Amino acid sequence: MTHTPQDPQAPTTEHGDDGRSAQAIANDVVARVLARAGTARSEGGTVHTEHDGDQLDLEERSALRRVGGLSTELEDVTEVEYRQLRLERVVLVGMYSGGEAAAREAEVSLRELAALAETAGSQVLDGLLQRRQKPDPGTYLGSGKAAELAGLVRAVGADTVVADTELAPSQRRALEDIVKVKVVDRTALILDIFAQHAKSREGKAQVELAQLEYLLPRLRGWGESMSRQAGGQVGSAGAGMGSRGPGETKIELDRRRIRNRMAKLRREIAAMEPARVTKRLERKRHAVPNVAIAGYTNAGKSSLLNALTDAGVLVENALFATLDPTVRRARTEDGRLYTLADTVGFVRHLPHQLVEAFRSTLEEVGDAALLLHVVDASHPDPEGQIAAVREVLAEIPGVEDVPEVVVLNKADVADPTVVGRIQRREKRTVVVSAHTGEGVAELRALIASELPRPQVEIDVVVPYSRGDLVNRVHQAGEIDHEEHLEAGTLLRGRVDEALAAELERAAAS
Ligand SMILES: Nc1nc2c(ncn2[C@@H]2O[C@H](COP(=O)(O)OP(=O)(O)OP(=O)(O)O)[C@@H](O)[C@H]2O)c(=O)[nH]1
Ligand SMILES: [Mg+2]
Repeated sequence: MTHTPQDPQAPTTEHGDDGRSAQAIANDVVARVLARAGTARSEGGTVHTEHDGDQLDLEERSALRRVGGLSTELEDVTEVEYRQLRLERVVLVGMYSGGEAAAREAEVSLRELAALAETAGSQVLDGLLQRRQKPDPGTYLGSGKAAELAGLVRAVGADTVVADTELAPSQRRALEDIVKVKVVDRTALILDIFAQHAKSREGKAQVELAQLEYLLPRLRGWGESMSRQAGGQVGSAGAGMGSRGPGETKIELDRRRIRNRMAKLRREIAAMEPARVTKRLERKRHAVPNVAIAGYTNAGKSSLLNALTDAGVLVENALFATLDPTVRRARTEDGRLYTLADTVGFVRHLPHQLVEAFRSTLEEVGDAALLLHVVDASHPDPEGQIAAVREVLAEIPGVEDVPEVVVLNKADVADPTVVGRIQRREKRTVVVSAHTGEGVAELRALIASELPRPQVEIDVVVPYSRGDLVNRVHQAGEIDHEEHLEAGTLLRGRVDEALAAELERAAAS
């Protein structure tokens, strides 16, 4: 690793032999990052296919986009301030240590942060990367770079700095003191997007719980200006009240209220779970296998679900377009029923509070008969995205037993050599384009071959009073022969064990 003498912390990219100063190179890096700032989302907005349907959700979403944070049960200033991040004009800042590869990775990450910021509704003005062995424990950036950042913020008229990391509460405050505008981190930004996008009651409760969990240890910081004011008043009264001024008491009060609210949310979420579990058990009882679609955000999961089922699920060139899992029924070519479940997108450094909050939702992946891991093969770092997704999946019980197929999507715009590279690395892949339909038939066939086939041979006459059972054989079984006899419906074929037992019982009665 080469440190240039002019500025040991400049984000150089180690092509220093062309005689340019480290600063020039640093500026170049900033420029390059910005030139591609928006490209974590692909260029050119959102393109829809006929499978995407009317996209009513999308219409609704753009109509609603800039009205955020209206619902607040707590009338508390600290919380309101937190919920409405109101990021308008932002400067991004990131860090890396090491050489060219690390610099590239940090750039990709900063570009993704830009896309996240845009998704949250803000305008990205500039980006800064610092090369530094380790973040400064006090101020995240080194003091020199922090001062430079303050200058940049003033120069471009930004009102917020977003750091591409999770800042310690004290780091955030210290950096804020230097740059003189609001500083937020990647975690807060992702939480904010989730809060904007959650639609179902359960999703909203899960996100609020995650936000409060994030907020709790940071309360001091968020309420600081207020408690300082209050503290000042106490100081001028000079009552010698020690460190426990009204500001402190206020924070304790806020903390208690937040804890109470969190407990209430946990109870609500727990109360909502049985309905989902019942539905899942119902599907299980009816032996309808589930295919889970998972993958990095913006990989094209919803588009693929639409291509496979014409479901008309929201597709948007934005991160975290889908938060509420959608389950659709589909049939294999030979008529077997299965469900396809679209899940929330994953992202590098998905806040652990969110993984926790969405755990119950994610656990459905562990129950799936097949996992379609959708990858945007046109992304600059698909392998990094695959790794980030697997990191989260590894935390879900049962996932290791679910067969996984890597679906390389966006083949219409992907570099074939990249596609080939991933194909050689991964055990099972299918190359598709949800847009052109390429590979979709192959994917359908693969799903059909992967889904468990019913094993138990049946040869039964089902009484006409049990039309429901005949229906279930149609849904989940394979029928070789069906005939209407006087005593009932003759069925020969194969079903799963549970249904076979029920059929036997019905036939005997
Ligand atoms: N060129 C190309 N673009 C695609 C393809 N599939 C999806 N896209 C685009 O990629 C963007 C994201 O698609 P979505 O289906 O919303 O992605 P997602 O994985 O559901 O994203 P989240 O719900 O945000 O996690 C949209 O702009 C799609 O039009 C494809 O095969 N080719
Ligand atoms: Mg989606």
